[in-house]
Amino acid sequence: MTVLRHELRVEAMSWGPARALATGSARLPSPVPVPLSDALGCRLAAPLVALVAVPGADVAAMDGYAVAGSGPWRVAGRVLAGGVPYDGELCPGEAVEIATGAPTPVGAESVLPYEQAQAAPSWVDGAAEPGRHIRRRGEDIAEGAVVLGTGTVLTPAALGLAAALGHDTLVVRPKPRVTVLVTGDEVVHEGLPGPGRVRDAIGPFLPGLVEWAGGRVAETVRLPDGQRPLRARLAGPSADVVVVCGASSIGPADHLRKVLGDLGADVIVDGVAVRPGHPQLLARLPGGPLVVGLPGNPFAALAAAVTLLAPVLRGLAGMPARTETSALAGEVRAHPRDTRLVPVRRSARGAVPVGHDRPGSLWGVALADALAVVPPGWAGEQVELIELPPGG
Ligand SMILES: Nc1nc2c(c(=O)[nH]1)N[C@H]1C(S)=C(S)[C@@H](COP(=O)(O)OP(=O)(O)OC[C@H]3O[C@@H](n4cnc5c(N)ncnc54)[C@H](O)[C@@H]3O)O[C@H]1N2
Ligand code: MOO
Repeated sequence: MTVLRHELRVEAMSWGPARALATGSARLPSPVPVPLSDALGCRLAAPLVALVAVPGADVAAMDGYAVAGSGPWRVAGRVLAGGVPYDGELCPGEAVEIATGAPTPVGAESVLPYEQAQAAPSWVDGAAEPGRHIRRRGEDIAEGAVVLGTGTVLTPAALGLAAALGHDTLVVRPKPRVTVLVTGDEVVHEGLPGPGRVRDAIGPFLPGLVEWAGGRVAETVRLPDGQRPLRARLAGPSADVVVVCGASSIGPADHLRKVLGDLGADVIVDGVAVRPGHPQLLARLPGGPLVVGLPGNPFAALAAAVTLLAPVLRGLAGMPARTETSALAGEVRAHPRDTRLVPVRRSARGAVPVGHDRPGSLWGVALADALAVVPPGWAGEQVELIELPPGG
């Protein structure tokens, strides 16, 4: 009889140290200039400085008449936003019809809105208030002002602000790019899974989770089981991080460790003492990209993504870790050796376990808004909460 020898599993690393190693393995990429259209969600790598003043000139804040001195005023011309500015100085007793945003003529003391004006064809009168309805150059933002500091996350509003201040590109920490490899001959990607088949439930959740952790999925590739396709993919040109879904355990179709060994990868974490999700892995390929191996069971994959992938991406994106603690309001049994990640919903009385938390099912995490981190031997103390990525 042939006795089959199975690879000996190394002792899984504790959850906290594994996450610390994941964070530490991230090498902050050099800042790069990117067009505004690609900068949403990135972090500024240099302060955002006003290249121009806002407003850029003294401009009308209302549609009406720019006036000098007291009324009635002779209407000497008309200025529209984007049109030709008034040529010359406004003398006392003169007015220029003006549109909101148009530069006020030299000598203008206020703008009389249409609503307060009694106008004849070439004369206008009304109760103008000195200084009113003119926005002075630099009144909102002075040229050269630092408006956002290094590290600010670029929101839609920040991009609009940058554009208003004259920027076409911004120097940012680029979002780490992620390639997702979904392995498994039994995995199908649309429709109803037939006998012996299972729908890919990991590929669909990774883009949102990666975005939440500061990265961007550049491509998702489906790979058949087998060492060769996996090796070819990992040996080729690569994103900053490659996520391999499935193939992380020690079964006959679980080739990740062997392939990483063949490629001379440096294995940083091999197995984490966490339930679910213990067969997970972090390695660095010789060229520098990191590989994160996620288990095939979908909730285990999500737990592993939160454990190793998220800290790696946050580290690469220069994003600080978020921490939150809470009481647990509900029945939870600690594992004797492993950290448990328990789907919960936060409430006024603490985090309430939602159940449905088997490794093969995402039902519990889909009901939850956070994962409670229950350490081995836990005896009812406050626990760390990891907020799950929100929708939208
Ligand atoms: N002898 C041992 N066997 C297993 C161990 C172990 O320690 N010793 N660990 C178990 C645990 S825990 C997990 S989790 C799985 C991890 O296995 P793999 O990462 O190698 O993944 P597969 O074997 O390919 O698949 C496991 C399971 O998940 C389904 N699957 C795979 N990919 C997907 C996907 N994209 N979407 C949905 N479901 C997927 C697959 O059909 C299997 O049912 O290993 C255990 N075994
Ligand atoms: O990672 Mo497995 O059960 O812990 O699904």
